[in-house]
Amino acid sequence: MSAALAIDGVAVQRGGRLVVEEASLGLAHGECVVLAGESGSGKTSLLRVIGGLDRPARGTIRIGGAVVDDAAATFIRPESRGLGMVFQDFALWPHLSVLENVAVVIRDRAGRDRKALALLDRFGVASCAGRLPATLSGGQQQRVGLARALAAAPRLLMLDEPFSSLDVETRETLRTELRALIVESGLSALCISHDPADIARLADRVAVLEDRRLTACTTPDAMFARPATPYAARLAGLCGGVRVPARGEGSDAAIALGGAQLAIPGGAARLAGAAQALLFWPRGALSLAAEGVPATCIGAHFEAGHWQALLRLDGLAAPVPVQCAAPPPRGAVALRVAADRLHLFPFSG
Ligand SMILES: Nc1ncnc2c1ncn2[C@@H]1O[C@H](COP(=O)(O)OP(=O)(O)OP(=O)(O)O)[C@@H](O)[C@H]1O
Repeated sequence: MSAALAIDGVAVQRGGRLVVEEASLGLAHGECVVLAGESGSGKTSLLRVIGGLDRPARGTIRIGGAVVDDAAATFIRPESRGLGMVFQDFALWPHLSVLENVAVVIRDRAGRDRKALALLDRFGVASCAGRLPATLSGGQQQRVGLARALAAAPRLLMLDEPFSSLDVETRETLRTELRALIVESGLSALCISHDPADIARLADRVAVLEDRRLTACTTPDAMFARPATPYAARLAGLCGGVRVPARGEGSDAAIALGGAQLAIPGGAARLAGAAQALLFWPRGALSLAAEGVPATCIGAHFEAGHWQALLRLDGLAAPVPVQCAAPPPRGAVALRVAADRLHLFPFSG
């Protein structure tokens, strides 16, 4: 069966320069892929080209097996691509009521309002049907945005950082509802984001835009367990990014952290001869202990069910946050480091 979306060798130009040099991706029916990248990496530019709002400089885009743009003669207009779009800033028509915003994209005139109302109900905003978008909260507006995106029964849902302008709680709720919708209805979706929570909670697979190239897709857990680059480690939400002196010792790597020497099993190959390493770790790989790497606790705060101590370590410019069960004492503490859980990348300046 043809893929819901296939992009092949796509390059995108903005303002006269290539912002995406090479992007190839296949998205299966019923799959949600998160396209992750830091701000300015070209995510929106690539999404616009898939949506038909801009043309690629080269490459081919297929939706449901049909070529919609080949950077040459073939160009299918955005409204004929069978896409539902959800935008970061909601992009609702301000002069239309909530009901009209959804109803207007339903092609079949018969029962249009009834269908629009059912969709609004699906997203919990049917009671807002007669109101103008400006009178709704951000979360309610995005619920209308989701209802509108589904109103034309799209072949592919495309979401451009859909939750980034919402508060944390609303973001959590909508993320869960969207994931349930995708799983239960078999929708295919492409979502761009730089939020690790979107990657973890929405994605079946994730592709990373780094250095103007789209990396091969991986699963969110593989990206977290084995990030390919420091950039991917940051996007996956791993802690750290600290630079430390390092050297190979046989097959292990020896790193200097806060005045202590640590051996990282099998780390020499990952160091590739570099004299410095960039370290990342999953939350929980560092903990306070009776003995370990000497550190100074400069304060603590409570965060989502646990305490977070801020530690200063010799030689590190940035404080290191460490999760703990109770508020830690200020001053000298010791840090236990699960060296085998550290991710190590060569740092060459
Ligand atoms: N209309 C434009 N004209 C010129 N350059 C542009 C235009 N739009 C975007 N760019 C540039 O293209 C690059 C990619 O921008 P894009 O908006 O695609 O990134 P992004 O990954 O979506 O960023 P964000 O997460 O901040 O939205 C940036 O360097 C940006 O400055």
